[in-house]
Amino acid sequence: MAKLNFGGTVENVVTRDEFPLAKAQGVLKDEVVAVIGYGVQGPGQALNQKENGINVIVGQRKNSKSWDKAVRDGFVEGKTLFDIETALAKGTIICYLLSDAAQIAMWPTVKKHLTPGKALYFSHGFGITYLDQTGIVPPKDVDVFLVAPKGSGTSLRRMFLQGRGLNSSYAIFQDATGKAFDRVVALGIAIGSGYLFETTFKKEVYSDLTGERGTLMGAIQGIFAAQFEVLRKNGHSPSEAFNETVEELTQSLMPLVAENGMDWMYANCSTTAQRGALDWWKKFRDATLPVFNDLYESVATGKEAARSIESNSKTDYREKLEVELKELADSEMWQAGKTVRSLRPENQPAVADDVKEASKMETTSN
Ligand SMILES: NC(=O)C1=CN([C@@H]2O[C@H](COP(=O)(O)OP(=O)(O)OC[C@H]3O[C@@H](n4cnc5c(N)ncnc54)[C@H](O)[C@@H]3O)[C@@H](O)[C@H]2O)C=CC1
Ligand SMILES: CC(=O)[C@](C)(O)C(=O)O
Ligand SMILES: [Mg+2]
Ligand SMILES: [Mg+2]
Repeated sequence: MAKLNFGGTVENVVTRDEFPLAKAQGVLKDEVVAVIGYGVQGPGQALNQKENGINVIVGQRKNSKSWDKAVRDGFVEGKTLFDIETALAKGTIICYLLSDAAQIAMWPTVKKHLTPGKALYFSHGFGITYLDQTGIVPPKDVDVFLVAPKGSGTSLRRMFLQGRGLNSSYAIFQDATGKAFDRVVALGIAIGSGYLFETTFKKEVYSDLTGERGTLMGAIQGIFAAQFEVLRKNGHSPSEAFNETVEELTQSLMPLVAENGMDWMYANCSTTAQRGALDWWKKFRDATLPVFNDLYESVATGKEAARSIESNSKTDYREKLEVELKELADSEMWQAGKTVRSLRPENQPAVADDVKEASKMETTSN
């Protein structure tokens, strides 16, 4: 466990130096890790563990798209791929990676198979924290913990294949065996986390629900839409409005923020831009602070959890989500974005070498 200073506060983190993969493999060598659910997190976590030498099996509803995807990914029916209940019986660590709403319906089946000494693993603090709404109360004689990747399961897998890692938080809710810390950190390393920072189930879910409704997904779409609308209303073309709202951010400026922070990005822009941004960022902070306070209050009182459970427990929840996602995709802003993305050089059809050669000759002869 390393102690690092995060802006003046010292926190516990676990890096691959303190807990190398070999140690994680040793901790998990006698375990059967059953990944229940093969949606977004399931594939990333199961495949990364498999390639890290962990004895991992997948439990998924048969005759489903996710089942077919698990087969395509190399999991073999009857060997490493089972229906949910069979996987629950075989698993010594149950990774509960169904959707948060589905975890409620499946809980009575899962609970039956949580025999003494097993472990129940989540990637979100949702089910345990909002137990008054989910009914998820584990037996006292099992370990209960979480590893929450701070990003999409798709990115977890891509970054693993690139030899990189997505950061994750970890928390222990119940340590019945005395092995919960080693088990949870070993799993965090095995799924491909870059480093692990400590949290609690409640802190994880409150911050995660806030983040995904805020800067990570909800608020960012909101400010994109607002700026695009103002530019278009004042006569700017869709391509100019989209470039100035999204494309420049994702292609040029956000990578600079990721590289070395916001001040670094500012310092690599014009002094005209720096003056303006330093004048305006506090106005945007002040305008959005009340919204973020309302958001956090809605998360902390369980209203956001209730909304998610109510809508995502309906049989047609995916169709309903897809209708709203299509509205986003069909909006002028994201339609303009589709064309802008197609113009990126890497998306251009390969220009034939002889055409390139010809244009080069023209240039040199001019
Ligand atoms: N999506 C992500 O990248 C992240 C997800 N998480 C957490 O990981 C867990 C899994 O999330 P996702 O992979 O996004 O879940 P998901 O929404 O993709 O669903 C996972 C699986 O549950 C199955 N499922 C849905 N309803 C079902 C039902 N009624 N009965 C049986 N199976 C059902 C789906 O077929 C799918 O295979 C959740 O707790 C989530 O909060 C954490 C970090 C990021
Ligand atoms: C990808 C992630 O971290 C989210 C946004 O919290 C989620 O998918 O729930
Ligand atoms: Mg998240
Ligand atoms: Mg989330």
